[in-house]
Amino acid sequence: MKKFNFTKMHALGNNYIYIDMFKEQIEEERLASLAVSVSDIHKGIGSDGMILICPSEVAPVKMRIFNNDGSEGRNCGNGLRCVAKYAYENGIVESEQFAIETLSGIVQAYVHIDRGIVEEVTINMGKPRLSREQIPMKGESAESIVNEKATFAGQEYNITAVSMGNPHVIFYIDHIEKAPLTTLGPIVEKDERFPEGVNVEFVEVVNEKEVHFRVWERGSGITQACGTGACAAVVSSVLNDKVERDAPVVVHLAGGDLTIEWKSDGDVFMKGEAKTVCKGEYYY
Ligand SMILES: N[C@H](CCC[C@H](N)C(=O)O)C(=O)O
Repeated sequence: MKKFNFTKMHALGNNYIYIDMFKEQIEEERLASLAVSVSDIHKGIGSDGMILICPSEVAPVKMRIFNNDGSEGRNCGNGLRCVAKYAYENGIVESEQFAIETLSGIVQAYVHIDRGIVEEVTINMGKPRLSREQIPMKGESAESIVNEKATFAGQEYNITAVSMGNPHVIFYIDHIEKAPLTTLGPIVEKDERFPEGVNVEFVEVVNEKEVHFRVWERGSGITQACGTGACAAVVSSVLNDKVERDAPVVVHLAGGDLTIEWKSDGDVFMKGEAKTVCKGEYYY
């Protein structure tokens, strides 16, 4: 019987099982199935997925994220804030500002400390990727997908697609409580126009500094929050002239609020909480 130590953490309710790979060793071929089993609420620990906190050759720490279906994501905003908290509180880093490597590039983290505990983290998520090829999304035109007509399940919608290193498609609706998460979410997630799948977001614009947001995540389904999705939603809303650029926008997610700002230099900043739930041993 093998075992590893884990830390369960969440950010606005988007919770993952974190494994410190500076201390643990797990075979690469076991990772996808482990992500499924640790996430199982009945036979495992219960989470939206699994995140590895790894050594890196290009940064003090590297994040790898696995959804609860075992698929590996290329970025995770809520995960980054929790990795930053863990790295600072466990002595992997000593500075309050440091780089984190992800599969989609290197980001900068800034931990906000209160009596030795990291309560909030700001991440410079870098620049959104907007070309069709970068999303990726199949289609004729090469340029960005902004307010483009697209039909899903026989109904026509206007969509905007944004990558934050992982793919997102945004639908605007009038009442967030009516977001068709379980009906439209899984259909769009697996639509063949998105060769790598896609995270599906629904946004209700309150005003130029505030939006409501719900998400059906690629590989995990409905979650309480999606950090990269919130960034994509603000970028999309700027591109659609619904919110201000170079100004903090409050995104109200099911699990709480994130403050997102798409600066004129191109970088997207995300600020929000990161929390430790518990620690334990997992046997497999
Ligand atoms: N489901 C996402 C990964 C998790 C992203 C989300 N939890 C976040 O906070 O950004 C994907 O497959 O691209």
